[in-house]
Amino acid sequence: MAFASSLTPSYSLPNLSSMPKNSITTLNKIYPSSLLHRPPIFRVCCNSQLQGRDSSNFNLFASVTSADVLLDEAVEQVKLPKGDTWSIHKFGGTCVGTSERIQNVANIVVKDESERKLVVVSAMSKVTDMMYDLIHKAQARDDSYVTALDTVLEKHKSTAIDLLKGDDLNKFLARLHKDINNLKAMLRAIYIAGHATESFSDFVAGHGELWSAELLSSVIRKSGLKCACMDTRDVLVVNPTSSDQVDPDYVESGRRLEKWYSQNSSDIIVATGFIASTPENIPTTLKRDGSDFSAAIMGALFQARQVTIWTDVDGVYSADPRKVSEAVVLNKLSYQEAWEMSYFGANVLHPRTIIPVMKYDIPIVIRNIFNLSAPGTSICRPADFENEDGWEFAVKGFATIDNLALVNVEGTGMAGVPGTSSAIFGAVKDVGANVIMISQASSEHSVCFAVPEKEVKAVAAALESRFRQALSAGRLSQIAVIPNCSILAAVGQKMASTPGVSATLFSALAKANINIRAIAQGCSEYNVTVVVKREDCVKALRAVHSRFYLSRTTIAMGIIGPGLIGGTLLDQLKEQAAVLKENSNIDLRVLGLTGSKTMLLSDMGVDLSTWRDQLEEKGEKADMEKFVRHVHNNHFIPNTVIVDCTADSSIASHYHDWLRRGIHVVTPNKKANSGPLEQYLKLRTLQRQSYTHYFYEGTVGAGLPIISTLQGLLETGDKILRIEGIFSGTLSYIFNNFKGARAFSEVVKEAKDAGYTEPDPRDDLSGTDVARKVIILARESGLKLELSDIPIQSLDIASAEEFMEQLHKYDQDLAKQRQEAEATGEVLRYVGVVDVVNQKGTVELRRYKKEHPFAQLSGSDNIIAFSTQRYEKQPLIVRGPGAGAEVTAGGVFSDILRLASYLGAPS
Ligand SMILES: NC(=O)C1=CN([C@@H]2O[C@H](COP(=O)(O)OP(=O)(O)OC[C@H]3O[C@@H](n4cnc5c(N)ncnc54)[C@H](OP(=O)(O)O)[C@@H]3O)[C@@H](O)[C@H]2O)C=CC1
Ligand SMILES: N[C@@H](CC=O)C(=O)O
Ligand code: NA
Repeated sequence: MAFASSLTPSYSLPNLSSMPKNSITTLNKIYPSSLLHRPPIFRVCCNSQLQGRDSSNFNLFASVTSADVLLDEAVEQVKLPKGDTWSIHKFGGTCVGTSERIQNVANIVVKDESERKLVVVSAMSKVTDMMYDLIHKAQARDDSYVTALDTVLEKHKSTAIDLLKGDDLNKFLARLHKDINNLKAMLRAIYIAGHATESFSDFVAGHGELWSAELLSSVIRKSGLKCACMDTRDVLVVNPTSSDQVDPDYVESGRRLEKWYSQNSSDIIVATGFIASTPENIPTTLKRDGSDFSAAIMGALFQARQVTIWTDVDGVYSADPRKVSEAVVLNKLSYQEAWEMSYFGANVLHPRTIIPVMKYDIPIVIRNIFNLSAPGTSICRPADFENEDGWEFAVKGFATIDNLALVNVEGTGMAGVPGTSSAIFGAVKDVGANVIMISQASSEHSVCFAVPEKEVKAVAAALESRFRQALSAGRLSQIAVIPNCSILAAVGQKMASTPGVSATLFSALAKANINIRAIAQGCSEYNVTVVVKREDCVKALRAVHSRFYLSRTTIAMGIIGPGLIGGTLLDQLKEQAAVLKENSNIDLRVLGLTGSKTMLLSDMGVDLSTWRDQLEEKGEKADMEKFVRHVHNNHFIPNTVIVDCTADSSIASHYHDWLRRGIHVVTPNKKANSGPLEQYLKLRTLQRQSYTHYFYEGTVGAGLPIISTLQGLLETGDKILRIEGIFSGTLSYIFNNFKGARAFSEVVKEAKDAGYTEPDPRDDLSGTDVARKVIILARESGLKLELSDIPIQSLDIASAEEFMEQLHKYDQDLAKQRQEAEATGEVLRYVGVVDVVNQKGTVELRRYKKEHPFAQLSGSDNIIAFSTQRYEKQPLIVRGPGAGAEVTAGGVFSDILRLASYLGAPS
């Protein structure tokens, strides 16, 4: 099995034997026991999970595992009111960016009903950058640092004036002025020296947190509550390990916290985020995402009930909402899932932030300060949501990484040769490239891996040079580079134990016609990774996201022919769209509609209440290729259907190409299925071989279930003997109403006005329309007939209009035929027959006794009798209106919903 990992050898894996005695027990607390059954594999898992684009994570992780023991010790030693009583909040810079926002934060803290609260606060937004800018200016001997410092002073002064009064205000301003004077002196020293050490910079920068913490605690005190303000440099002790990493000294921090608390005991504490001290009491910071880390460390030391990280988004999304408009906020995530999502660039916490709280199963809740009604995302231990079953809970989110290239090293000489992988990845390491994913089939004939596109040239060159001899000896057949790739990853802790997740994932991709270049499943099994073409990536993301019910089953629709049937369909869609979305998770979006002259395109979906006006006012020149491209290549919607509501053969000739491109086709147009046999067979063969659907119920009997009934009989093994019936709504209407003194031409006009006729009514009256239906059913039953095999009467009239004008010419002849029939107690009926036994089809005007079922019809009724092996003595009969706008559009609509259910909509 392939595995998702980058074994970039520059990482030193922690040595098991040198770890403290109780490390494995400790690891057990961090990782699910299932992972620890095989500790050596677990080590690879850590690597695959944590490194990659952010390769520093692994080292961080390795160091924290040993620090972990010390955290236990610290927690044990610290004598504080602990446990469920404490609730930790962290507010980032934007949360305290203005005086109103600081007041809002104070209100949130006051409203929290926890017995004890510790609030970690960042500097007001932009202040940390302003502070570092002061240092850069001073270092560069740029005098403007003086005015820049004044801006910092003014910002805090005006905020304080807005928020505080009297003694509180005076106290804060006195401190602010004192700090600013000190900073002035320090910056002057930096200006003279032309240099600032890191600790000097950190000391200057940390003032932002000190002021915001002072401000917030004063505002909280205004409401009459006791609130202490903690300068975390007095408490948090860390050892900087690299330019963006620190290791907390938990034991020393615990000791100092205990001492601080004994002198400042309070049920509400506002603490500075981001800043800390070294063991030598030199000011430092917690580096990237430092305030989150401060909150997590405090959460662990206080053994808090919960750590809430306040931010400006509703929580962790199931996919990047900029790419998937239907992405949803996840309710719960396990720590590991949060980790995976953050690796793939989701806006989740940095892994190190999670470690201290995860150790004690303390939930982290991510909430939006600007939307208090949103419950946020809770990152917690998996046991807290273990009862949620089903694969839709197994996958939590999807993420993508772009700008990758695949490298495929292939050759028969690789199988069973130890050291091949080592040689390959050794060469990759030598050029400093970062391997993001590896996949090797167990036949060992090829290894394929993904690297950033910008590194692939060097990687290929290094491999060619390293394997020159093997290539020339033919032991390796190729080192191939596949550029323009992207990774799509599905993340979820329960994927490992839920059968069918991969199948669902892959079938969603297949249905969206997306080709998978490589697959990897991490042995952590928290993610399944596939490599796809870059241009397919967003479409793939949307397809899988939609498939896992994280968004609705969404279908992009292109409607060709907004005439009688197409227009009625659009109106029916308008009426039903909201109900379908709400009740069945089906989201139908008409991205385009086109007639023969004009078309209307929309990115998000045409407003169906005004489509007629829009087509008239905003319609552009019809262009079929552009239309199809727009509807299909929108990248927003995973499925596309084209609904052909014309009667045009040239439109029907596109179906093959559309199906080939993964576009589903639904139509009431009879031209494709009754056109040239060869083209028909090609189309149906493609349909059977692909995952793309072609539905055409409307072609016979309009909305009546004729095609589906026949297919049902055939698929269940019944043998069709004969299909006989009245297939023309128009002719049925005419003969049902051609009575008494009425003229034939008058009744035909009525049928046309009622919307029963074809766009060209000659097709109906000549019997061609019936012949087409006979051909469609005959072919469906396995007969290889051409339309020309069915003799019909041809009419020698130039245009449909002319035909309608000259209809009265037929009055006399038809009146005579009718009278002859009536004289013998019979009626005239136009019938079609599929004689499967004798392999032929016929259409003709026949006489039936008045008692015959075919003589009992009314309106535009069709009646179709299936004689089969199972229904031999009494045929299976389907009867009902077989033409008309509403019933036909309804039949087409029902095919669209059948497609939606094939695509995964709930039944
Ligand atoms: N009426 C009924 O009861 C039933 C009808 N059907 C079938 O439904 C289909 C539609 O019938 P109906 O709605 O009555 O016909 P209409 O004549 O009312 O509508 C046809 C539509 O197709 C458009 N069209 C024609 N040629 C093209 C082309 N080359 N490219 C783009 N658009 C084109 C026309 O646009 P424009 O006006 O711009 O040319 C018009 O909007 C037919 O195939 C018919 O057999 C099936 C069962 C029952
Ligand atoms: N014109 C047709 C419409 C349905 O296919 C008919 O009259 O039956
Ligand atoms: Na039908």
